Amino acid sequence: MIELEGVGRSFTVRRKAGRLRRDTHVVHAVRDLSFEVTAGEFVGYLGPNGAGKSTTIKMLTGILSPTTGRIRVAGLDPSRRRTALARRIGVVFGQRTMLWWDLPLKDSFTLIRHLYKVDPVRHRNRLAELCDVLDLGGFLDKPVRQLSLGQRMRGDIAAALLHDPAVLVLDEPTIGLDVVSKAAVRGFLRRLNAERGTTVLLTTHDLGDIERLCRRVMLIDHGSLAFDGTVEELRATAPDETSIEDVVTRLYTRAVQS
Ligand SMILES: Nc1ncnc2c1ncn2[C@@H]1O[C@H](COP(=O)(O)OP(=O)(O)OP(=O)(O)O)[C@@H](O)[C@H]1O
Repeated sequence: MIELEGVGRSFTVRRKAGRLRRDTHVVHAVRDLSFEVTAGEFVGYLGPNGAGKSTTIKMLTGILSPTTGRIRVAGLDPSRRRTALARRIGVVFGQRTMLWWDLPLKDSFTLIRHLYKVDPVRHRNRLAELCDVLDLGGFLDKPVRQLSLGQRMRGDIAAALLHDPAVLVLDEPTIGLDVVSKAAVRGFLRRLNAERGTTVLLTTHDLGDIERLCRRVMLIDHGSLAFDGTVEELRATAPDETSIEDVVTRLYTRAVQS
């Protein structure tokens, strides 16, 4: 479902090098990254700040094109087939909303139906299902700006899934949520993957998300893959550590030192 082969992405940045002088400097955000995610997998994508996670996600969704290498998502080249890919992929950015701020939540859903040209009956059924499992009924008529973070996040997740995508990419979907809201979002994602077979790639700094949801974990650091395996294999990298936080801290520290 997701394939990356030797993918790199660099940015040329101009910076001040004196009172008038500027020099250019190349940042290698992602370098020689290769991995595959097969249909139905639930994969955690971890890495310290600045490791290259968001850059990877932007390339997977076609927002950025890679400088080198080849990417396929649902069989499509994301940067060249962005419109076709939009029908197969759902994306949630925890720190941003794709909903219309001043409109009632339900109006955002109607706009999304038109954007994706979803058949009205299919849309109605899917929306009813999502409202039920994500418990959206109580605030469908509220403008998005009046929603709490937990309500807004559930709205964003529903919006990403209204067109029933085969792949869901989530960038920190539980950031800032209280324990009850986190549990609701996690429970929903687990069922989505188990019951509908939706492939999920989850970026998070919350290791509770990883432990509770992901069978496989990839860890990126300095733009390269530093670990790819199961959660058990991740724990086995530091068997004397008791918590997953300590295991991951060790891996991050090792990656920084190497
Ligand atoms: N548009 C850009 N121009 C220049 N440098 C960039 C740009 N986007 C990202 N970078 C750099 O690329 C590197 C990777 O950034 P990226 O946002 O992918 O990291 P991240 O793993 O998502 O970090 P975080 O966990 O803090 O969100 C960083 O050094 C960042 O400063």
